Order: sequence, then C-alpha cells, then structure tokens
Amino acid sequence: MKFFGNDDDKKEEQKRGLTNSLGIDLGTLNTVIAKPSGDKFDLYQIPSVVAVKKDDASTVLAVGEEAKMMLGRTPEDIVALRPLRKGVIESIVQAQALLERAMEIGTKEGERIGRIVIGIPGDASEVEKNAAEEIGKKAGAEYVLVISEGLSAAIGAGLPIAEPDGTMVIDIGAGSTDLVVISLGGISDIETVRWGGDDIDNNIVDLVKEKYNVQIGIHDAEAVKIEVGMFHCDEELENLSTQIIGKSIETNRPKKISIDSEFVADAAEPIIKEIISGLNLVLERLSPELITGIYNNSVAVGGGSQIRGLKERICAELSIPVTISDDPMTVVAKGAAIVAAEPRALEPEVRLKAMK
Ligand SMILES: Nc1ncnc2c1ncn2[C@@H]1O[C@H](COP(=O)(O)OP(=O)(O)OP(=O)(O)O)[C@@H](O)[C@H]1O
Repeated sequence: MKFFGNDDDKKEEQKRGLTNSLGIDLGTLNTVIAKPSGDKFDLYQIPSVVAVKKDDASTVLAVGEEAKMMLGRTPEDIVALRPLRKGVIESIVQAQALLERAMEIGTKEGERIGRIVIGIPGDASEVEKNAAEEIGKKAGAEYVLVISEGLSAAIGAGLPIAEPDGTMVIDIGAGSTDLVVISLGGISDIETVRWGGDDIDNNIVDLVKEKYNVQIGIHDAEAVKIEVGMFHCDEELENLSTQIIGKSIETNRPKKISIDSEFVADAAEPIIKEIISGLNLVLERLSPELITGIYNNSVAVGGGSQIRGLKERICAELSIPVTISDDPMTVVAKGAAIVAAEPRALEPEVRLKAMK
C-alpha cells in the first residue's frame, strides 16, 4: 500500500494527542476491531448483540459476549437483540452501545481515541452514514470516518485500489453480500444483494424440516454449513457428511440425521443464484476499461466466502477468476484501521472528508 503521508500533518496530530486510531467493521453478526500496532494489527471481535429492557429498548444492559449468552434464554423482562439487520443499523442507541464497547476493547487505559474509521455496507444511505458517524462521535471518538466495507476490504486485502484498471471485492457477510468495483481509489460501482450466510442457515432449517420432518436449531444449521458446506459447481468437490440431532415433528423425540455437502449446496443455491445475478448486473454496467482489472484482481471476503465451490462457480458462470481472501473475517476492519492510521490511503475527496 502506498501512502501519501505528510510528516507535518502527523506531527500536528501527535501534538493534539491523536495517536490512537481504530478500524471497526460493524457487522450484522460480529463487530471486528483492528488497532494498528507497528506493521501489524491487534484484532478483537465481539458478537454484535446487545441486551435491553423489554419495555425500554433504549436501556442497554449488556453488550457483546455477555449479551450473546442471553440470546434465546433471557429473563422475561430482558431481550437480547442485534442492532444491525442485513448490515443496516436498526437501532441507533443499541449500535452506539456496541460501538462504545468496541472502542473500549480497542483502547488501553488512559488512551484516547483519536480517529476511528467504521466500515458499513456500501449501499447505506446518507442518513445511515450520518447515523454511523454520529454514533462514533457520541461514543467518544474525536474524528470519525465512515467508509464502505468493500473499499475497506480492498485496502485491507492490499488490492491496487489507486490504479485505473479496477478491482472487485465480493463480500459475503451474514445478512448481505456487497459487490464493489473500485478504481482510482474510489468506488466506481456497487451492488448490494440482501442475502448472505444467515439465509443459507435459514434454508438449511427449512429443508431439513421438509425432507426429514425434523426441526433443528439455527445454530446447528450454521455449524453444519461451516463443517460440510459447499456451493454447487462443475468441479468434483468432496461430498462431506455430518450428523446432527433435531426434534422429530411426528414424535417430539430427538432424531439423528445425516447432512451432506450436496444437501447444504441445495439450501445455498438460491443465495448463490442471487449473488451471480448481482454480479451479472455489475458486469452489464462495467466499462470495458475496467474488465482487465476485474479479471486480474477480484477477491472474495466475509465469512460466507469460505464456502467451498464459490470461486469455481463464479468462474464457470462469469469467467472471472476470484481469489478467496486468506483473512476473510478481519480484512474489512484491517482496511479501516489502515485508513484510520493514514487517511491519505484514500483518494483526495474522501481524504478531505476524513480530515474535516
Ligand atoms: N468457515 C465458514 N464457512 C462458511 N460460512 C462461514 C464460515 N465462517 C463464518 N461463516 C458465515 O459467515 C457469516 C458471517 O460473516 P461476517 O462476519 O463476514 O458477516 P458480518 O460482517 O457480521 O455481516 P454483514 O457483512 O452482513 O454485516 C455467517 O453467516 C457465518 O455463518
């Protein structure tokens, strides 16, 4: 990554004590915090969950791990909720509590947060962006910059974002998938597909019910997806199998069933179809100048990018070779941390916003 740093600016910031910066990926499922530390990053992760009073959703009682433990087993007057749904902030108060916790985790005692960069979905509206910025400021950061998760991922993955040729990021998250084309340091196109890994889990639950007359929990469905999951593709991928216990709908008794990769691929088919359709739209709009860059520099990130068969399926359907990030869950936060430490990593217009 080439930075355009200016030593005077840095000294100025140091004078003001703005030495601590954080990158935060405010995700539907997990919030990842990256703190630059020399050439590397300190990384932290918390579940994007808050526990609130049932009759007053603005009174936050617990955040992160503690709140996650309460999911599904809270006392009557408490509910555990996710402040983001499909990548969109649902409750500002709750998202603020989450962000405050994230900043606390990334800060040593006595340290002040100078600048945070928050990655949010690229198709977020101005209102949502402003809300995220507001939340960051209220949570105690001096400077807040909100950037697209896709751009952040590209920076974190070390893609050549400043080149005119173009690069593409496919970010398959829990609730949504962002398809982001970047050139000359900015986003030249974005398509958000409101489908992601969570929808695969839901489809697994439904398909198990339909095929076996058995109810399984959503967490078991996710575990199965992670263990044996794949997308249908032309390549012969190993058909793995695992067993889970569900509740028989007929007898109400526990019932053991086997689920294999082909089964998960059937459940995941509507989601990969939506992703391919989104990519088709991006390609339709793509200017021919960017096609070589997309061919040479497309990367898949996000938890869902780890499902086997993704790159094979995309290459077969769209003739685009995709590299799967070896760091899919933290790359957005890392990219945000790079920008937080050095806003000139972005193009001039965005930099101006960062410095305001
Ligand atoms: N090894 C894995 N194989 C397949 N799926 C995985 C794996 N690890 C995590 N996932 C899935 O990835 C999703 C979470 O990804 P990620 O943390 O990137 O999402 P997020 O940033 O919280 O969501 P969003 O981007 O929608 O706000 C979940 O659906 C999870 O089940």
